[in-house]
Amino acid sequence: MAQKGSISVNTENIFPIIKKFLYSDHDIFLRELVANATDATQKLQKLAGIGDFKGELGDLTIKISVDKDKKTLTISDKGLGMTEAEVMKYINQVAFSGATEFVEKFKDVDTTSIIGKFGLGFYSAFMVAEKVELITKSYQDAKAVKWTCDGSTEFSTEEIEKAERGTDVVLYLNTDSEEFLEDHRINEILNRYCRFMPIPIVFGKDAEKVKEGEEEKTIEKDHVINAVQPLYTRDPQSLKDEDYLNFYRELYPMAEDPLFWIHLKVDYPFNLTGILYFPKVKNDITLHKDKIQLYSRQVFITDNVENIVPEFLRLMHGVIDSPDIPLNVSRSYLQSDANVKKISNYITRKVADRLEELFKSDRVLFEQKWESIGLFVKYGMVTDEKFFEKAQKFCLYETLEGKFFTLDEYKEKIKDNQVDKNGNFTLIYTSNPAQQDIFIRAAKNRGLDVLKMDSLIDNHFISNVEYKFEKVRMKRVDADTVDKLVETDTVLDVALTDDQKKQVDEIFKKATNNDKLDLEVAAMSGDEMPVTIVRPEFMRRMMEMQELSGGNGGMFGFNGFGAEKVMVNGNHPLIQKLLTVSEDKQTQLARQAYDLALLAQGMLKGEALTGFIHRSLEIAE
Ligand SMILES: Nc1ncnc2c1ncn2[C@@H]1O[C@H](COP(=O)(O)OP(=O)(O)OP(=O)(O)O)[C@@H](O)[C@H]1O
Repeated sequence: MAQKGSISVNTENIFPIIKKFLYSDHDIFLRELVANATDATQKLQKLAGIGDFKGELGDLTIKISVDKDKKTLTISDKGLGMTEAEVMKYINQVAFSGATEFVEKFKDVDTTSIIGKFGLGFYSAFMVAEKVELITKSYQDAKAVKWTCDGSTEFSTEEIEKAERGTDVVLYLNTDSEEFLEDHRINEILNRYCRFMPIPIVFGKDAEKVKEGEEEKTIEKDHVINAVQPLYTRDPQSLKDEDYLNFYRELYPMAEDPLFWIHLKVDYPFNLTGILYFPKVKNDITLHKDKIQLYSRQVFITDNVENIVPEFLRLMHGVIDSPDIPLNVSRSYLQSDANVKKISNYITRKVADRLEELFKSDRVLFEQKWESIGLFVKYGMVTDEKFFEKAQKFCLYETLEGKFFTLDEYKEKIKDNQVDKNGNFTLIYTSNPAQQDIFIRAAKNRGLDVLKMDSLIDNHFISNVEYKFEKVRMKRVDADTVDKLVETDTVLDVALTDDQKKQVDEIFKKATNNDKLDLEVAAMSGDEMPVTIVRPEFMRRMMEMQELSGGNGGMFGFNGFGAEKVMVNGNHPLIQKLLTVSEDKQTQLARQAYDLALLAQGMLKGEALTGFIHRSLEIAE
């Protein structure tokens, strides 16, 4: 029975609103329509499964086609179709109420903040079409029906002939949307949103060479867009390493192979599947960030998983699929959603368990990969309390010799030499082995062990270690003179009287032309440098924190190099000699000794460096 009517609307002109509404993301109309086609096909499969549909299922492929002359784009499925009554109900009422609700709910919201911009459904077709026809034939014994709507609130239906069961949605594209007649655009959208949908989708043709006897012929085959059973939906028991690697290469064609992966599968209390990969992480963390793709029932939603996956795991790559993540809410809401919290905790736990398992089962391999793994682990320990608890068991500390220890193992190693007078384990580290070489050698000569802490995250990690573990102190190798790196009660004597110390202080201030020089004439061993520039740990960290937060150290009055202190070795022969030579010679020697200390810290630059070179030549003559 042919019908005309108007869709009952509260808001008169919903279509213009819809059209304008998702302006930035028109592409999703195709995802919505293909998802509807997929649903309709799966519903039919289910009906067949329980015996309610007894006919032939036949080829269930969803076909997308373009007619450039008529300017139409058609999505055809062989799903369960609709009777006329169902069209009235599902298209005019259900779909419409969905669209109205959507617009109502989000009219004041910035749409970019809505994950996946889900929920507009069938009516998203009107974002790109001036007229939509839906031609459908139900699997039940009923006439086929054509529903037409031109983007106003008026629609019409009529009975028509349709040979096959299923639904064709024909979009008459508006002039602004003719880009969707281009094959590459359609391919691009299908590849992005539909590559893992569970029913085969074809668009366009592929040329394939086949042998027929002696002859080679080229035949055209339908181009299938999707893998209907993507790897993450399959049983992990049936998969080999090569399968996981191939899946990764498909997802990230340009990336190096990952280090290892975790296959996630959980049905209760929420549903989630996926594979997360640990990529090889080089120092530039941002390059690796936000590559995880989020799906809902194999439909791509977004690759921005902020607030769903814990911050530090956003370095991982891979796919997560969960129908239980609320998609049409704003991001700030996500944070407080109970399901999302559970999901996030679950992922954290799984990652920690997997790392622990690797650590226990193959420590050698774990150590080999520590450069990359370490970044995740430390990032995780710094930002996530729960992860910290688990990760301390397998977090490794690497010595300069390339040996790896857990904290407990390391404490055992240094317990004789590096426990200070207050019972604190002093962990000495270098953030730049080449630049701090002279300090490292001095430490080693004293039998001290030096850790390598030169990754991006180490600054934060170091503070975290001290904060979380009692009786553990971290000191950079240039934080003090070597005798004082581990604080003891032993006091060395200085060979100078107080007066002489004062004199030395004045000589240096004069030689460096700097009244404010922070200088201490200290008791050090005779075999240490005459002058050493140290950077006290606390002040240096404060300054680094300020730098990180964009300040220039102003409030502490630091210069470009940071908080430093000049330690003059009162027991060094050169310093003692200073007091016995002429004033000119004093200035020359003091300046030279000071510049050597600057040089050892990589701080001698520009004019000062040139001056030093000239002076060295003079002394040599
Ligand atoms: N290709 C199709 N074949 C059969 N029924 C369909 C088809 N497309 C839409 N429908 C019917 O129309 C209804 C409304 O579709 P619409 O896309 O607006 O919402 P939805 O699919 O229910 O939800 P969502 O907002 O998640 O897309 C569907 O629930 C379905 O019953």
